[in-house]
Amino acid sequence: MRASLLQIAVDDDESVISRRARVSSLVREVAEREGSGLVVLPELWTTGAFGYEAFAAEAEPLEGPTYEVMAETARAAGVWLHAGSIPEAGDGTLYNTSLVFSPSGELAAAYRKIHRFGFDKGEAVLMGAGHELATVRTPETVLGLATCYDLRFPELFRGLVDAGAEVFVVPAGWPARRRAHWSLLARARAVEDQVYVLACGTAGTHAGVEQAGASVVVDPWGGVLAEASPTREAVLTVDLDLAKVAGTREQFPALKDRRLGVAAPGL
Ligand SMILES: NC(=O)CC(=O)C(=O)O
Repeated sequence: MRASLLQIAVDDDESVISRRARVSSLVREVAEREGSGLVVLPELWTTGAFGYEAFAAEAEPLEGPTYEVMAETARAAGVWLHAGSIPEAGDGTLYNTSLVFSPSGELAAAYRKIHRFGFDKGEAVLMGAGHELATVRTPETVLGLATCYDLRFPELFRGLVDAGAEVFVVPAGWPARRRAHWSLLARARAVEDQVYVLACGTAGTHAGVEQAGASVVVDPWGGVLAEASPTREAVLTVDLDLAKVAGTREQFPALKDRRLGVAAPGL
């Protein structure tokens, strides 16, 4: 399976409408030029992840303008499109919701970010938490969905592995000051779960926060297959040999040694 990650620049000087149109063209251009079967966009790329006060004004219903444009983009390009996430206005609460479309433009999954970032401010207070894991079965594999801060919570990814995921897709708007954590966590999730990790971040500066860039593709042995510029918009295209997931698990069957029933004394 050939996958392309589009590391989008989210600088403040571009409007949501213009960025949406630009990214739609870019997805189609990349899919055609690279022959990708899966294209991945980052977290909150229409608005930028750090302009928290703008989220309420820029939130859309699930089937709002970004949904419509991205569904049509997936259909026109004939690709599986992980369209990153949008600020979703749903049932009186905002959610950070990722959308995945099939090559016919059907919604394959909507995943509401489970772990909200910011401790007692920002996303953590402005947005609601998702409660359900999400996977997408394609003809080649099973994708497991997570978003940005979720990357710090290994139990979420174990849940995805138990649900059959072989490729974790993690859109993010990660800040540059914690870039070292980003790459390390992406590799850690790949090694411990013996999967591919496609971690697609943003570039540029949004709401005063310099973005980490450095989108990365990691193989099931923890090897970095490709890594993007830390500062610029970029396209990363990789061929995933999906047999390597089962191969790695057979060669080094650590997942079989899990001890799920073990508790601390007194519990
Ligand atoms: N922005 C996020 O969701 C996560 C983040 O910044 C982190 O360091 O974790």
